[in-house]
Amino acid sequence: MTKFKSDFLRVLDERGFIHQISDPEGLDELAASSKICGYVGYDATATSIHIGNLISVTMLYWLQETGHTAISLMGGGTSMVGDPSFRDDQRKLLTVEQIETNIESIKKVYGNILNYGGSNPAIMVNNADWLLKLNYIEFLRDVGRHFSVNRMLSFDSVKLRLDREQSLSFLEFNYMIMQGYDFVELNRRYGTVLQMGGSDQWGNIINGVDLSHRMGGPQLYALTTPLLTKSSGEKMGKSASGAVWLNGDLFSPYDFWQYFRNTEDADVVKFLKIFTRLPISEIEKLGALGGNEINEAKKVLATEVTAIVHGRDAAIQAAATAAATFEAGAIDLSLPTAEITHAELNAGIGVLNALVMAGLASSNGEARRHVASGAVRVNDAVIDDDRLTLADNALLDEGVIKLSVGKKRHALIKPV
Ligand SMILES: Nc1ncnc2c1ncn2[C@@H]1O[C@H](COP(=O)(O)OP(=O)(O)OP(=O)(O)O)[C@@H](O)[C@H]1O
Ligand SMILES: N[C@@H](Cc1ccc(O)cc1)C(=O)O
Repeated sequence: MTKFKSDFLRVLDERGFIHQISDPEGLDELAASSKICGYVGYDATATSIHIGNLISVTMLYWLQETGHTAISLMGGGTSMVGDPSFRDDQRKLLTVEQIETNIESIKKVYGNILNYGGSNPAIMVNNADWLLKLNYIEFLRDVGRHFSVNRMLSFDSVKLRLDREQSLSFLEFNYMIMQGYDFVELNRRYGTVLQMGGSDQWGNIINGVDLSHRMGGPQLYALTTPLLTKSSGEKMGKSASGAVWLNGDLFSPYDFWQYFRNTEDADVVKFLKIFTRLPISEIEKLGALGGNEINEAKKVLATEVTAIVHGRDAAIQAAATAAATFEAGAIDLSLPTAEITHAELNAGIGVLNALVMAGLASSNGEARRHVASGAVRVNDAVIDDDRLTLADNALLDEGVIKLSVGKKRHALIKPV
């Protein structure tokens, strides 16, 4: 039984999204009695968001689904500064062009998860629209005077850097003022009263809540989600070969499906609640599956999340590819494929190089370690010689060479 009256907080609570809320009763009352507007901001630090960020996009989904207004904010302005929260070094400064390119690319995925049309449309904004126009002296006098440096220095998000006596530039120190100002500005423009984010965003969000008070504005609310880790302790969102991106050109729908299919047993229910939209009663049934049957729950998890991010067709295709690969042992031509020229293959290509090209290792060193550990197979045969050269005599009838690392990671090399 949850303690909340509003559908929105009840859903978030029963699905395990809530870490901290600034005034739970106040927010619950408001969301139970009126339509509220909430936002989450995303900086343009890469060309895609990853599954760590998907958690907060999913909170926006539930906000919209329970009848409220959801805003996704692209940090075109804040990305010019770089969030120092809980980082022990300064972020690389991005150029305006990089930020614009990243935002164009990042934006694509939100439309698959939130509905920007219909009768209760989600809204997409870019804080470059107001932050880049600010006049320095005017901003310092209107907004800067409400910030206490003493208090800013007390936030955990920057304390780490200060305690270690590592430099925190004045540029970075301004970040929490920018994010605080965004919240107040979104309140003015859209009546936004709620900002959500990962628990590392608490300080930045609370700055906005305080700023609104000090400027005589309305009561605003902060809600953060736990930073999800896998039961192994690894931060959710990273995989052995890097981040698990949501854009299909960086991380294929098949790899995405596989990532969730490989969920550790202890995480299955938690991830079903956070990442899928299945009713809790169904999730409980899946969670009760024991022994080998837990694998069925993992497949449901993988297919449901892939369907949300990449569409149902891509999810079904990924599940079918996996079934053909693991369950029937046949070659499935929709496995991730690296193309090379016939001339390159005729000349012979080293197996380490082939593993890197196929995305099964991030470097020759890593590929060599996979071979040494006996994990690498070429056309399903284990190989132990890392100097092996593959040429056209390795081609299967299907016109491809199949490479595998361990039982679950496969790719094809195809001459074109
Ligand atoms: N595992 C996670 N669980 C919950 N929220 C997350 C997770 N990873 C990232 N987020 C949220 O997404 C926000 C933006 O992600 P950001 O790109 O800064 O994360 P990151 O992957 O930790 O990147 P970096 O390593 O550059 O700090 C984070 O501030 C956090 O609120
Ligand atoms: N600081 C957030 C992004 C963000 C940017 C602007 C905001 O108004 C809100 C959030 C992050 O790093 O993830």
